[in-house]
Amino acid sequence: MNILDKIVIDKRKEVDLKKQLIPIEVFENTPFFNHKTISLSKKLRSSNTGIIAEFKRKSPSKSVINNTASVKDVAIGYELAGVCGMSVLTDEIYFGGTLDDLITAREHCNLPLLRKEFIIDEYQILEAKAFGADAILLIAAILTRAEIKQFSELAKSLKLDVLLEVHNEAELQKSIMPSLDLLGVNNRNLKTFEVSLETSKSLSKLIPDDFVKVSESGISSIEAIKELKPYGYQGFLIGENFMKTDNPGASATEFIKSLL
Ligand SMILES: O=C(O)c1ccccc1NCC(=O)[C@H](O)[C@H](O)COP(=O)(O)O
Repeated sequence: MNILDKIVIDKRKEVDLKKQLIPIEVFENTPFFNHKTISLSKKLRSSNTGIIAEFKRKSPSKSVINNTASVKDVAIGYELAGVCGMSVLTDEIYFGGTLDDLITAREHCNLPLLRKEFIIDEYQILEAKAFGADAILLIAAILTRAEIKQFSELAKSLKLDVLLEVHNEAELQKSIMPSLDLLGVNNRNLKTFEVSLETSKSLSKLIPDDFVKVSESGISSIEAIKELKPYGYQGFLIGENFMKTDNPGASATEFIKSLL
């Protein structure tokens, strides 16, 4: 069994338990549920840097990355740095994240916020809205086409942007539909952890122009971004490269300065 299979099994248990404890009516009555969302795709279309900076404490591939940075400081720092959006990992078991991280980020910055989660149930999409997200991630490797359609249409009805993540041609072909806003190519194979920017390059030509193209994972240099831009990428999701430093916000500032 690979890591993605394990994550999905644990996620199913987690969501089933939460559904018994917190009915969706609770989400619909939270202060953030009706918040006016900020579109990540629009922000990326009008940006010349395209950085989506992630808050990531640990990961299955790298274990602990940053145990001390506070979400508040990082959200403020990323916004000051001029990033286009912030990705917040909310999975606790494998990434050390929480839904409170999302709320804290919402309270301290006006960036479009992506809930980075392994979404397998509509419940998590309502939860994302209630905790202040502007966009959700759907991972093609763990969903059927019917689920992608159902989940993305629900997200759109809540005015959330949808980033659909793929890692190969089959995942891309099964997923393309009008209810998606952004198409992300993950350079990391989530089953083996192997990382290669060639994945973004080779899949780029198969992504229709209607979607904002995002290259995700393993991006650690300005050169990588310069290499990817000619392939049509307007978004670059960066986690570890910023989070491994003592001051992720300052690190994002330096990165963006060198990019301009
Ligand atoms: O990062 C992992 O090890 C990982 C393992 C299994 C599933 C997902 C995983 N990462 C999620 C991500 O997509 C990344 O956090 C994101 O793209 C940023 O990547 P990086 O810049 O390489 O930290």
